[in-house]
Amino acid sequence: MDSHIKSPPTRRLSTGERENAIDRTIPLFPPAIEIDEHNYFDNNEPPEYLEDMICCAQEFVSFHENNRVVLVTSGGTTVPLENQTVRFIDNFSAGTRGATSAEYFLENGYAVIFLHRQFSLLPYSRHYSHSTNCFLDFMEENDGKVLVDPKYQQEMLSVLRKYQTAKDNNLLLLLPFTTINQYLHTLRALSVALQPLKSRALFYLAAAVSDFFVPLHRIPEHKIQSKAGGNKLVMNLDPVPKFLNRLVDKWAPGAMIISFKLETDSSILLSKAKQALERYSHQLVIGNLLQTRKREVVFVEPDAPVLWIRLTPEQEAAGVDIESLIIPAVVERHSAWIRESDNSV
Ligand SMILES: CC(C)(COP(=O)(O)O)[C@@H](O)C(=O)NCCC(=O)N[C@@H](CSSC[C@H](N)C(=O)O)C(=O)O
Repeated sequence: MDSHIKSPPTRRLSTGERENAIDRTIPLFPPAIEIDEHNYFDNNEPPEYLEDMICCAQEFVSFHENNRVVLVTSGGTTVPLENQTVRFIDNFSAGTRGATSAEYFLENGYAVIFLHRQFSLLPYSRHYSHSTNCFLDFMEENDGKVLVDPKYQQEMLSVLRKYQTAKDNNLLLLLPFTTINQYLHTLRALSVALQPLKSRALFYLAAAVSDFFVPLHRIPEHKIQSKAGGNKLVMNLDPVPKFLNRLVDKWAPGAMIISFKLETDSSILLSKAKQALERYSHQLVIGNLLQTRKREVVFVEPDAPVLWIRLTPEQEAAGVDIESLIIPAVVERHSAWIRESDNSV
């Protein structure tokens, strides 16, 4: 057996077959009605760990009371179909955008609260994860010891030093979520914890957030049974409350808020991003297409022309992170936001 048989190149396995897609432009689906925040939070309990988690966040915020702190959300939220969850609806996100952005915020002097989908990519360790770029491929045995292959020393040393600097200076707080309910309760509680920072707080909402969910009072306790001979599973999902306008209007007064708009149809990306900005009146929507998200994004902001940020073919070939272009542009806007807020006091 040839031990050098290569595994096939990693490719995204979750691409659908275009010809099988249904056309959702046909109005077969009634528009979801919006349920309000109180109705949601009053009827869907917070995670039991929330208080402890918020204590850590409050300590982190007071430690950084004179710094800029960014809350980066990353990864996809799940919608459990059973309380003893066997099946769930997931939102696509590997966590690359959030984890990479967090590294560049740290390099730009921010303290980072990283609210992430549990087991999704993390800042720094994303370079050598268990699957892509497996860390074991960078090691070798020598005289009974495990060593880093000399070819990768410099690169790994650079990542290790940045990771240790962030840890040693208490600059990175990692907080996990899995379900949409955990995400919403944690986001609301963290927003309140960040209020003392006023304009120096920045929200960078890169998580892929569910739009529909099964409310607690309708979720079955145990695994849904499939009967011999087959039975349909008809799901009745409620819309997730439009939490973004609560964040802007109430939870995070004074903070700068950036959301991401994810589309797969390029013909609606700009209009949907502009619609989100008009609907929530926050400061910036970063639009991106699933297919090209690693090489281009578009900034949609009030009173300014749209701004495309793209990697050149050379940058793409050299493995440049598009976040190395996105984050400085975000920092520039956050600096202006802080100046305007200070001048308006
Ligand atoms: C998820 C990705 C594409 C990154 O991918 P990975 O690098 O693989 O992690 C991210 O860039 C992104 O667009 N994130 C935002 C995706 C998203 O769900 N955005 C929501 C807006 S925020 S959720 C807000 C809620 N729907 C509401 O209206 O209140 C949307 O497009 O609708």
